[in-house]
Amino acid sequence: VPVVILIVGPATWVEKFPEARGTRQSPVDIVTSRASSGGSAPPLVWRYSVNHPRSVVNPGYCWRVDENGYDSELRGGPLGSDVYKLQQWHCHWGSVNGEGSEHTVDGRAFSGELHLVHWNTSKYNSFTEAAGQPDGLAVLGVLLMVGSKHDELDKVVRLLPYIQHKGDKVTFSEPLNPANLLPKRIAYWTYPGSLTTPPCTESVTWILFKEPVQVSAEQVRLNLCYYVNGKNV
Ligand SMILES: NS(=O)(=O)c1ccc(-n2ccn(-c3ccc(F)cc3F)c2=O)cc1
Ligand SMILES: [Zn+2]
Repeated sequence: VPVVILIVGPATWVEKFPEARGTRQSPVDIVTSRASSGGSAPPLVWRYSVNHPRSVVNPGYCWRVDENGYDSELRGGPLGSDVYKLQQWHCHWGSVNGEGSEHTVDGRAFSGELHLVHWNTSKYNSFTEAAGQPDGLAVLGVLLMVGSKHDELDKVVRLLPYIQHKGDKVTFSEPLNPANLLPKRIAYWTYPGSLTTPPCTESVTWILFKEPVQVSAEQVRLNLCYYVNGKNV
């Protein structure tokens, strides 16, 4: 019986998204021995709005929190003199524990990875415009490992039962500070890369924190569970 192999993963993305064939595609494996030291880069600085309504959406993979245009700022580090604004943040989980992150460090994967997606408001007028420019986006990446429960993240995880299907959305106004999603030590690796999923546009300055953040096994299970139901893996 002829075996039909249906390839739906990254290997087919190049057909519809030519950017995926590019020279600065993400994610990558961070080979720590080959990373150069930060030299005299200025400190990375961020400020986020806490008390505004946010929406949690099931985009068909994992979940995404939209910042709904409220003010925020990310500047410094590798971002030159431009100021970036938080547009949305979302997560990537694996189908089994211990292999959900997109980036790997010396070949090691983590249980999940949080992405805070910012766009360059100094040079562009909208997220859509910035998303197509080489210096348009900056994404803070946070590696997630199983450990103690993450209280800030739990404000989203506890809403997942209400967005079990693609397209579902729930709005909440509980105060939440995205800065609390970041690790205590803010050492990071940075490199010019791309969106890790279609349209794979090469418009992202990646800033991946070295220190993983802990989430509980139950929080991973909940994500996997709704990730499976929501994305219908
Ligand atoms: N995982 S990640 O690299 O952080 C990542 C991967 C893909 C996206 N993404 C997918 C579609 N878009 C998008 C949505 C609206 C738009 F106007 C332009 C876009 F590129 C987007 O930003 C956003 C972030
Ligand atoms: Zn992402």
